[in-house]
Amino acid sequence: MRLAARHPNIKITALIAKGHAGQMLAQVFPHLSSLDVPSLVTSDEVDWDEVDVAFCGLPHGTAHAEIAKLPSRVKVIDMSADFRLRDLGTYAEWYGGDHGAPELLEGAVYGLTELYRDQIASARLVACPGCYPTAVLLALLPLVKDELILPEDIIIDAKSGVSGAGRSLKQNILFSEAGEGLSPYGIGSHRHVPEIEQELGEAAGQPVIVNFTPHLVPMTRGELCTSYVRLTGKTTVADLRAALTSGYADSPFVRVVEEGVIPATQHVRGSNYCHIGVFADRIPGRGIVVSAIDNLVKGSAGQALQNFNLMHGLDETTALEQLPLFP
Ligand SMILES: NC(=O)C1=CN([C@@H]2O[C@H](COP(=O)(O)OP(=O)(O)OC[C@H]3O[C@@H](n4cnc5c(N)ncnc54)[C@H](OP(=O)(O)O)[C@@H]3O)[C@@H](O)[C@H]2O)C=CC1
Ligand SMILES: CC(=O)N[C@@H](CCC(=O)OP(=O)(O)O)C(=O)O
Repeated sequence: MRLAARHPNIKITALIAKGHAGQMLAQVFPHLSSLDVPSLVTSDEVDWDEVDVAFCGLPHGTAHAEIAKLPSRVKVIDMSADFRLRDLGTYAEWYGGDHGAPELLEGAVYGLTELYRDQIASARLVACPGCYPTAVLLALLPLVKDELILPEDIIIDAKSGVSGAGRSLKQNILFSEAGEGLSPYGIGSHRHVPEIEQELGEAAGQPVIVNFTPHLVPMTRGELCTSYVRLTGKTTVADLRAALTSGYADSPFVRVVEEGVIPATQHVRGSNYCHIGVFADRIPGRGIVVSAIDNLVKGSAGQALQNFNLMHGLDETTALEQLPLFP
């Protein structure tokens, strides 16, 4: 809402909720009280004739059934995981249960903007990537595609702020439990692994297996992924940097930081930017790629808006021009 409110081509015609239905937006999110928008309603109360595009931010496993009910002329930008995995068996394995709208899966486009611009532009349903896959894939895809790193030897150490877990009550994100510690979770089994492997595998033209461990960090926003890679043949770290720089030459939100600069979540906070840094390891033949995003912007809502822009022939930076909030 914060981003969409400043978009010249977006008019909010309906706001759908579940537990908060019946309330005004300003009651649920007081920081948005200056916006003149309709009150929250349930999906049954919406006049869909008034809607051209639905941004869907439902929990995984509930989005597919809700999206299946929408009129087919309504374009959908989904931020859940329900349409990200192209293989139904993989979806069932990682998310449990059958998919509620397999008929829509085939036409869904994976919404990593920088990778699928053309397909997103003409899609009806865009499945925005998870926050970790966004940061990891932006850092590694050009390297895998150009065969600069070995696809079977990738170790990803990832860290996220607590807002990545959403706003509902969960014990592990209570202030007193998350506040002064750092802990891994989903070790060896996080549900973003198949998403990362799906897209890296496409780029490599062969199955890819990654080691991925996320950590919960006591900060509100931000995500940092440190990827340890093995270089192929005579590849150097300078080659990695060159591939990333040229690969993102036309991507306004992906910045390969200057040599010597260390990417940090506070350098992208509140913005749609992804910062990527490339470093040599003292172990010969290995490199380290660090990527930073704001999980709530490039990691979800910002990327959703970037995709909206592409789907409507607009400059992809529209309403996303704000610089990071630092410090
Ligand atoms: N947080 C993050 O960094 C990222 C989140 N995502 C994804 O975005 C989606 C939303 O995440 P987030 O905002 O963090 O999650 P929250 O848990 O904070 O919010 C989920 C929202 O969904 C609403 N909701 C739940 N069920 C229904 C329903 N049946 N009909 C209508 N509304 C419903 C709830 O409304 P109410 O409050 O009224 O009950 C709630 O506002 C998820 O799929 C998440 O995985 C993606 C990338 C990053
Ligand atoms: C800290 C935290 O809990 N993060 C979430 C990732 C949130 C996200 O961006 O991805 P999805 O859209 O797939 O939910 C998690 O690890 O499940």
